[in-house]
Amino acid sequence: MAVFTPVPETDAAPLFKALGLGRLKALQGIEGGIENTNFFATTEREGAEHEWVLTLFERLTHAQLPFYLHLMKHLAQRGIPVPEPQAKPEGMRRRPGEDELLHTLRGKPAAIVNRLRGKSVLAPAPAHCAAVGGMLARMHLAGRDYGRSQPNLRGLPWWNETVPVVLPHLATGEAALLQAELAYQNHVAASSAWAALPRGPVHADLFRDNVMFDDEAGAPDAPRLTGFFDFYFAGVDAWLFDLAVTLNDWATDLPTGALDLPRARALVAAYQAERALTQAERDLLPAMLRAGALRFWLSRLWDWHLPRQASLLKPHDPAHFERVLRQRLAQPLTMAALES
Ligand SMILES: Nc1ncnc2c1ncn2[C@@H]1O[C@H](COP(=O)(O)OP(=O)(O)OP(=O)(O)O)[C@@H](O)[C@H]1O
Ligand SMILES: N[C@@H](CCO)C(=O)O
Repeated sequence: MAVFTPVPETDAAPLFKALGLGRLKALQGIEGGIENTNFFATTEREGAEHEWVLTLFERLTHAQLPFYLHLMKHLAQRGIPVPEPQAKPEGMRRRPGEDELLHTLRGKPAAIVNRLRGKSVLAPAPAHCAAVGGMLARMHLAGRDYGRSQPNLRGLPWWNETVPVVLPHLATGEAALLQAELAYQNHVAASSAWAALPRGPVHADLFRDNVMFDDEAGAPDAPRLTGFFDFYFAGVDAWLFDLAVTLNDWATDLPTGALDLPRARALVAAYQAERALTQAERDLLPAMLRAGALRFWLSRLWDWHLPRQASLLKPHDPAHFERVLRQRLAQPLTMAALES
């Protein structure tokens, strides 16, 4: 379990009460996450039980967090199924720099959101990929009128900064690939096609474990997606980058890193049913699939070689995304292949 900051119930209960969420009955650390400290919480209000997720942010600051929290609220208000951050009531005292959706617990920035129903689907079928692709496009469109802006903090500037930090830990072949790919992505980012990509708030981490399905409620060929969550890598970036990150997880064969064409086709077709890709996006799909692989290879290398303290932390395997990158280089996925 990655509980970086333990929180006794006696510390959390006053916050739930102050937000009008009821009396705290249970608080349980959540296994699995590697970025933040998360707890499932149960409260009782007016005779009914309510389920929440309490997050303490370990790396993000009070200044960075309002972008994510207000984005979730904005999307929730437009019918996209995402957890909705709970606000302080009018008049509740705020610490300096605190936003109405952002709280402080054990000295850390904290948020409380509703717990989504359902489970993550870790072996998705094309029908799950279609549900994710369609909702991703709807989410991009719903974000167009979001008023706040913050760059993707794990974008190109972070890659340029972090590659030199991990290089001393790598074997020669890995180091050469990482440097070559970084050079290629800097070249792509200087192109007119890249400048023409439509942009907006993106999730940027929409992996299988950040989506919920209520499979029992849906028909086998129409699974019911109950939510996207973990928006704490979101930022304003190219919509195509988000689609590429999503494809690299949902439509990838995990043992080999190769793309699974039926799942990729289902995901992109459902995305395009909501929003057709522009010519620049169609042209840059192979490059953005490489960018998405580089992004997560690099963050995993960083977590692996420069780990932080946690009660019990299992860093993700960086070699998976090295394989994904090598596959995207060896077999670029073109729109022609997806639409044939
Ligand atoms: N709103 C929510 N509703 C239901 N379950 C949630 C919610 N938020 C988090 N969880 C559960 O908590 C687990 C860990 O959360 P999350 O993935 O956000 O961790 P993290 O450390 O912030 O991120 P990461 O996935 O980047 O490691 C999830 O896998 C999920 O089971
Ligand atoms: N989705 C990321 C973890 C951070 O959210 C990964 O698989 O490396």
